[in-house]
Amino acid sequence: MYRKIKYGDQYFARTLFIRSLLFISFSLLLINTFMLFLLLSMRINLSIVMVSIVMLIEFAVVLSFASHFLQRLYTEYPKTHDNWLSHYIATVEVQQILSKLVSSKGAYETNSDDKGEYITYYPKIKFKLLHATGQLVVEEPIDAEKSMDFFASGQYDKLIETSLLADLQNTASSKGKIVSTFAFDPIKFRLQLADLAPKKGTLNVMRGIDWKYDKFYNMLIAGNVGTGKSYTLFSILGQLLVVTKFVTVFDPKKSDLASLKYTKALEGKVFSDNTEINEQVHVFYEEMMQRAEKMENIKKSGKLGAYMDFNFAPHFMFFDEFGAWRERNDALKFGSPEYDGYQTAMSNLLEIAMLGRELGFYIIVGMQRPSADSLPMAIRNQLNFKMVMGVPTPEISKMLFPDNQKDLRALSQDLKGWGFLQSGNDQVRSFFAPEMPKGFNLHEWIEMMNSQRKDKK
Ligand SMILES: Nc1ncnc2c1ncn2[C@@H]1O[C@H](COP(=O)(O)OP(=O)(O)OP(=O)(O)O)[C@@H](O)[C@H]1O
Repeated sequence: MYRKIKYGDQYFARTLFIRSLLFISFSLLLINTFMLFLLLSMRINLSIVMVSIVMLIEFAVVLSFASHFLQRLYTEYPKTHDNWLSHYIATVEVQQILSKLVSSKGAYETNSDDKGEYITYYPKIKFKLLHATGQLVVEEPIDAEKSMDFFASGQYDKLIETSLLADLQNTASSKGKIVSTFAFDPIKFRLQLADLAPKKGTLNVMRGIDWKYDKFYNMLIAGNVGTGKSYTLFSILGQLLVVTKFVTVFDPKKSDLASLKYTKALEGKVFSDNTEINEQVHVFYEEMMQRAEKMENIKKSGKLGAYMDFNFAPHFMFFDEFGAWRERNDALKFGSPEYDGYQTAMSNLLEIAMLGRELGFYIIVGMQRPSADSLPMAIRNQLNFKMVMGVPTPEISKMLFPDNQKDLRALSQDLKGWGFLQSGNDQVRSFFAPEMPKGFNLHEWIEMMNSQRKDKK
């Protein structure tokens, strides 16, 4: 059910708070008066001064406890509970903020006469909170009034995103109104490992957010130690194995990914040694060039299409700790065979990043800090699905999301595995990576996902 927003709603939470305190005071007064009459009727001798002092102390104690309790209830309860009361308080809060945003930006009309100022027009906004899905739906008027631009230009939606820490998911226009849907509670969109259902062309990140690798080719995932980068990478890797057997993993730091060479699914496809990585980048590149040739031959007959139209499978290069690999290679002796191998690998990588899309050869780069000296701009510009785990520093935010206007704030203090992402030029959105259950075993999971692939050869 939609609720309407009024001018007075901007004080709604405060009014409720004051009313609750008034109700408590009034109840106290009634109880005390009743008690007083009871005692008097029992003919107990009481001094008026004593009774007044006791009543005053009682009032002060109960009111200070009550205001503290109510304060906590309004600020903390909806965050940690999921029941009708928390939903009610959250609705009150949203109602207040939606109204405040209109008032503070002056998106209403007033007039004045000798009695003072009065409102002549207040926009007819309606909203509903869908607690089950964690969404907020707001109906905004496009009614030819002066404030219409405020809604039509998306300014109101932007303010909602900032003030409610919500993500705009979609906007639909119909006659006289815009209906915007926001995700206001990203944890509700979190997937469990068992929910992941990758398909050709689509890997899942969160409910409503997929990595469509054929469209937003090449991925970058950045994040500091301990923010959940590795776990997020695992969730992507497992899904890749459901759609293709052509996955090559590089882990120059020999962390958890390196141990995957002991799995059947990735036997002979995981590399940590510097020279091996450089050689394998070249192998990947050569395979891409062979496909380019095959596709050119097919296209000679006038056929059109991309790699999947000719039944080719996608190939993925999964490159974690890219920065560490570059640092190690940059320290090599200039002109040595190893250094030449590195130079070849770098130029191959650039070509893969640029040409791979049509041919179905993709790169997934994981690194802590994607600065220009760790990741050349020419490659970074070809990474179309960008994720950062945790709150990025302003510097990293500028590198990854140069056009972003949104305030990127922490999604949780206790939970790990959340961050921000951008698909192509879409809006930057907050997300929770798929949740790994307690006792998660990487090898077992990778084998299980691999066994789900149709062609297991
Ligand atoms: N998606 C998730 N599901 C469940 N727990 C998670 C998730 N992501 C992170 N965690 C928790 O946070 C911890 C750190 O995550 P992770 O190892 O992925 O961080 P990292 O950024 O890769 O750091 P490091 O470089 O030290 O590995 C994990 O051990 C795990 O307990």
